[in-house]
Amino acid sequence: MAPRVLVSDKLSETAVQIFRDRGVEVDYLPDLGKDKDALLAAIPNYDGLAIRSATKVTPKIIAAATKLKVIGRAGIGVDNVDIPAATQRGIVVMNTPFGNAITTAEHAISMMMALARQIPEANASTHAGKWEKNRFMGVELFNKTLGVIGCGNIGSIVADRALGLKMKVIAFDPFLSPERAIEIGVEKVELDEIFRRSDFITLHTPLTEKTRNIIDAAALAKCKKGVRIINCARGGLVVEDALYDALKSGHVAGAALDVFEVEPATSHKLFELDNVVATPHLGASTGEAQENVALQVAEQMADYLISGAVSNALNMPSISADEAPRLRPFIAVAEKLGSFAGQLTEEPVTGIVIEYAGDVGEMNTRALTSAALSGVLQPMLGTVNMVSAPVVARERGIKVDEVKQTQRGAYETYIRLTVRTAHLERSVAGTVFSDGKARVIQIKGIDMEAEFGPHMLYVTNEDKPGFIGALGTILGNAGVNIATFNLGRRAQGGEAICLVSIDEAPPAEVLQAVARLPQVKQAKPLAF
Ligand SMILES: NC(=O)C1=CN([C@@H]2O[C@H](COP(=O)(O)OP(=O)(O)OC[C@H]3O[C@@H](n4cnc5c(N)ncnc54)[C@H](O)[C@@H]3O)[C@@H](O)[C@H]2O)C=CC1
Ligand SMILES: O=C(O)CCC(=O)C(=O)O
Repeated sequence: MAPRVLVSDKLSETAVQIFRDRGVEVDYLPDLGKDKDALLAAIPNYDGLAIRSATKVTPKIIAAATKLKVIGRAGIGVDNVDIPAATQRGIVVMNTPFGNAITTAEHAISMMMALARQIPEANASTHAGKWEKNRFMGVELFNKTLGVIGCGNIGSIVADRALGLKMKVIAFDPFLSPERAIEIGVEKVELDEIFRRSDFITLHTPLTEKTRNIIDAAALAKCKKGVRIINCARGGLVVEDALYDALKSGHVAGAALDVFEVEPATSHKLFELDNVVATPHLGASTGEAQENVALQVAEQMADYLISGAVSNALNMPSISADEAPRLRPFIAVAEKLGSFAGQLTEEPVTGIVIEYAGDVGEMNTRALTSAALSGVLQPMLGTVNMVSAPVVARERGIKVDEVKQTQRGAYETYIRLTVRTAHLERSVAGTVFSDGKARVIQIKGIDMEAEFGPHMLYVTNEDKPGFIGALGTILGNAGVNIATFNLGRRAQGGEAICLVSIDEAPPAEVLQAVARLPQVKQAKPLAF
């Protein structure tokens, strides 16, 4: 029986045609995604779901999607899809990186210009028959400083266009290497400098736990009086109440918003203000971008449904059916080791070395390396996947080396991942045990044997008496249950590492209390 796909958001008809040409049955119901109950009732009938941003793929929808094999997002951001829930149900989630990047960057530039010259207000006034020549006094962009927060695909295109307008462009992006910054022509700065120096600030990051509320009241207070803010990335990056207050007080001269904390944003106090330009999430809305993403999503979904080939999946490696069973647990180790190192790294990564010892070196190490890179980049980039990770790493000037060697030491086969930054080098090794589970076997050259847990606490400390008891007491007093507890040390009384698997994410006060213990050098939460 032919696979059946539901297109539940407005998508170019190109997608429908491609599905049909490839032998996939397709129902094009572009308004269905907005009606949660109708979607819930329909979803059990489909093998594939093609969406844009209006359809919210919640755990409830996923639970009802008993046949669903693939969700295809015709666009970049996948924050409208519950990826962990989809993964748990074995549903592949794909996106189409790059296809709408130019269009979205052009929208951000349009919004900046509209803001600088109050074009929407002036247009409305002129249409109303007024001729308010003295009411609308603009600002030039020439020689002004544009602060770009998030300098990936879209941010770097925005920077390029702004440089063409003879603006000075400064960028904050922890993953932007100095070499890439020079190549793009931007000055790489810290976030506070963006706030302090920018005349215009434009956001181009995904919405992650690190970027949520990145522009809040404190950030706005650091900005120059008269700053203008443009957000064509995601609602939730800017705290809307704080922005409203700063616009009212005149500290912020204007804001141009394509995205909102709650969408559709049909009524909002920000809409009361003349100095707010708003569009209804139109960043990707050009014929060109929509053709690109529709074509790509339909090809990718049809490939998967017909032949099992996977590309641009956010939650699954690209591997053939034959090698899958043996490779999958090592893919999981590689990704977890990468994620371990990525979560601990707070400055630009310059190099990654992945060492394959023993049998694992005979496997599809390209897929394993992609998984490891995706693990390192995920904590920062959110939407990076195994397919895009090598390209993203290359674009960011990260040197990637694969080393294969015969087995040495106590384990038959293992993977060691080393991440280098300008100031430090951190390595972590792991393997798969006969139970199929991934284990960490070494951190920074210190041996240990720990399972990965969903929530972990990583502590570096001095090997001195009293530490374990004090740590246990802090966790116990806070009601945080310990699942597993692992220790390793370089030498008696020397550098030590403690890796604790706990049943929930550690509250901030617990982390602070652990960090204050006299033996502790560093305490970080990890999530897998
Ligand atoms: N308005 C619209 O219609 C559209 C909005 N978007 C949004 O734009 C976002 C960016 O898209 P791309 O440029 O393609 O993604 P990208 O992954 O190429 O770039 C995102 C950049 O943000 C950086 N970043 C991550 N965490 C950061 C942090 N804490 N501070 C500063 N920078 C950080 C990353 O290092 C990366 O370079 C998407 O995630 C999506 O949410 C994308 C397309 C259309
Ligand atoms: O599909 C759309 O119109 C929105 C695009 C978007 O936000 C994205 O690609 O992340």
